[in-house]
Amino acid sequence: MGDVGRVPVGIIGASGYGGVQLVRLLADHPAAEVVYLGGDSSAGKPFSSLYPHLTNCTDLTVEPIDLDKIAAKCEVVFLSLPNGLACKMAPTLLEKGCKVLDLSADYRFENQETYKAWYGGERSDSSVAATAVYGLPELYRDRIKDAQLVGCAGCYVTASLLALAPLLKQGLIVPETAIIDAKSGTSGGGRKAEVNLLLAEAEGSLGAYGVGRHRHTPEIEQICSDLAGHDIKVQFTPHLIPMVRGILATVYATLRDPGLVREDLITIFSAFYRNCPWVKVLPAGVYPQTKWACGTNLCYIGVEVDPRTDRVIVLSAIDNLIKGQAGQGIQCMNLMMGWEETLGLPQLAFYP
Ligand SMILES: NC(=O)C1=CN([C@@H]2O[C@H](COP(=O)(O)OP(=O)(O)OC[C@H]3O[C@@H](n4cnc5c(N)ncnc54)[C@H](OP(=O)(O)O)[C@@H]3O)[C@@H](O)[C@H]2O)C=CC1
Ligand SMILES: CC(=O)N[C@@H](CCC(=O)OP(=O)(O)O)C(=O)O
Repeated sequence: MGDVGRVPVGIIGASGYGGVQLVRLLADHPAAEVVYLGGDSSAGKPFSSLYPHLTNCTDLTVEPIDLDKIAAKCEVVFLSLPNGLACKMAPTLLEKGCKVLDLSADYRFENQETYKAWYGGERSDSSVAATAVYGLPELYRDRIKDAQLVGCAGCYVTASLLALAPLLKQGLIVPETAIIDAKSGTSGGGRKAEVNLLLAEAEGSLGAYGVGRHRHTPEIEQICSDLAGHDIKVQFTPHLIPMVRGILATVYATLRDPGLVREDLITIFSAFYRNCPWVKVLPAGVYPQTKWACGTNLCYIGVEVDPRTDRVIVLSAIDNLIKGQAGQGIQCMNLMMGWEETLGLPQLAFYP
């Protein structure tokens, strides 16, 4: 068990980018204590041998996955694994009473057929999946509070949805006109070796991928449809940008009321996010930069209107590894545990 009063937490997939961010952030969390680290190829290694600069955060060794043991030790378990693994582990952990936060796509979809169509693989956990709550606190805070299983929102999806939500919820745009042009740093691809993520391949270059078919598209559409109240399709194009961390999503859509000016929309966005400590709506004429969010759980949003085209342009910047992944998970955990949503999460950027 953890310290008296501190909730014992486990992280499966501790060696990866999501896992290491969780270890680092939870070291400063006043109400949670990491008591278990799990993995596959890193099992048997002290975490400090994988990340020597985090020696002061934990003296734990990464262990092979033993779900009974994890459930006996931990009240909360984070799964930070490649897609298709959480769905094999979560049912046992939930049955044994753990609260589970999955950072992969396994528990993000309401319709399992959609998951299968985009991610493949056979699933035998449909009754468990039906209990999962979508982990984007700004939109589903009350449901997350009561959840035992949360499928945390994806990184591109978080940036895109926070830009679109006020517009869709209040019927301000023609939903089908929404176009999302998003750029991500290379850490979005995880820590595994991949040729396109090598410095020699990514540096000095900018390109799109997954054009017209990226698997974040159905996730964005699921939540946009929920907000709009009917099924809609959006256009989403991701790009790999030669930097390590950060996502900038630039979202375009046609306004229903061409009379709206940017000051109106900034007022509407500010009101929509007034109780959301991790969203900062910027003043008129200020547009976000990824480095402002880097190392923080913040999403910065800038809003503009082009009166020539009657389009609204919303820019949204996050750190993909924090608000897009580990920080979002901790924000959700805070809600599930009845703690302040801001507990243990960083607000100050690494840069400049
Ligand atoms: N990177 C990002 O920006 C974001 C990622 N995500 C999602 O979060 C999840 C984790 O991503 P990320 O941290 O980038 O991934 P990484 O590739 O960096 O890490 C993957 C982790 O999974 C572990 N793992 C792999 N196979 C197994 C297994 N069979 N049993 C136990 N552990 C296993 C690895 O452990 P070991 O080293 O021991 O083999 C490693 O710790 C993914 O689903 C990703 O889509 C979500 C939002 C943003
Ligand atoms: C640069 C890069 O490769 N990015 C990844 C981000 C995906 C990711 O990690 O997915 P989730 O947020 O859905 O978990 C990609 O495009 O697949």
